[in-house]
Amino acid sequence: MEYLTIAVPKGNLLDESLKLLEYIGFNTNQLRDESRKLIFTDTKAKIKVVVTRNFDVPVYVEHGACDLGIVGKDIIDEMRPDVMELLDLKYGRCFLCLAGREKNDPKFSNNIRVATKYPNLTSYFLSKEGIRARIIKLHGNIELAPLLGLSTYIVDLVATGRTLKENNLSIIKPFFSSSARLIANPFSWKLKRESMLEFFEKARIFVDERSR
Ligand SMILES: Nc1ncnc2c1ncn2[C@@H]1O[C@H](COP(=O)(O)OP(=O)(O)OP(=O)(O)O)[C@@H](O)[C@H]1O
Ligand SMILES: O=P(O)(O)OC[C@H]1O[C@H](OP(=O)(O)OP(=O)(O)O)[C@H](O)[C@@H]1O
Repeated sequence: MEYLTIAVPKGNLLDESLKLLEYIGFNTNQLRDESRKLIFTDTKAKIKVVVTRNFDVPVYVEHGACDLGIVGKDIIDEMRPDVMELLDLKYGRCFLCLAGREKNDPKFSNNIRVATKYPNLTSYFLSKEGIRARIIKLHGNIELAPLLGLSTYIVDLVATGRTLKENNLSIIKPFFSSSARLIANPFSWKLKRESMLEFFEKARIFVDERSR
């Protein structure tokens, strides 16, 4: 059988993704070292693992540089890549929320600015709510923006709520619920049918066993 290449994101989804890969038969020891390597190969499992930035995962999969990827639903809906969404992996659960310092209703404020990593989902949400705002795109630590007066509100991910709380911010409205998804390149799905199905089936059992 041919090799499968899977893009796995650094950060919040990495630990659980390594558990999934281990279950599928990939030896993750090489990934757990302090190595600077970017591609990890298991010749027995016939799997190559590429560790990338979260937002880059769909890019590698859409272009066929990777057959499979693991990425948050938030990123799929923000980027709308041309990939197949195969499976909800049920970890990396969080919500996209409108949050801020003030408890005022943003609908009744003028000239508000909303900082976010998710301009498309934010713009869709704000227009549905009838809120007129300027969106400011940032790449990380979104919670800083209202603290420094860069924006009035933010749209960011919330899991435990700890980051908001420690920065004196509160949720105004949660509007999108996310978890990690297994995605595939549509051509790889057809061309590497046998190994793709085997990977998918093992991943499905991994999810089922953990949700019991
Ligand atoms: N606190 C959290 N708890 C659980 N899942 C989370 C949490 N924060 C984010 N996620 C999920 O994990 C994904 C990766 O988030 P993470 O914060 O690790 O990466 P990032 O910093 O946004 O990515 P990049 O490195 O590309 O900027 C998110 O897209 C989301 O689906
Ligand atoms: O509700 P909590 O449990 O506090 O989690 C929410 C935080 O987690 C994510 O950031 P992360 O810590 O991954 O860093 P980032 O801002 O660099 O993405 C997210 O962007 C929030 O800041």
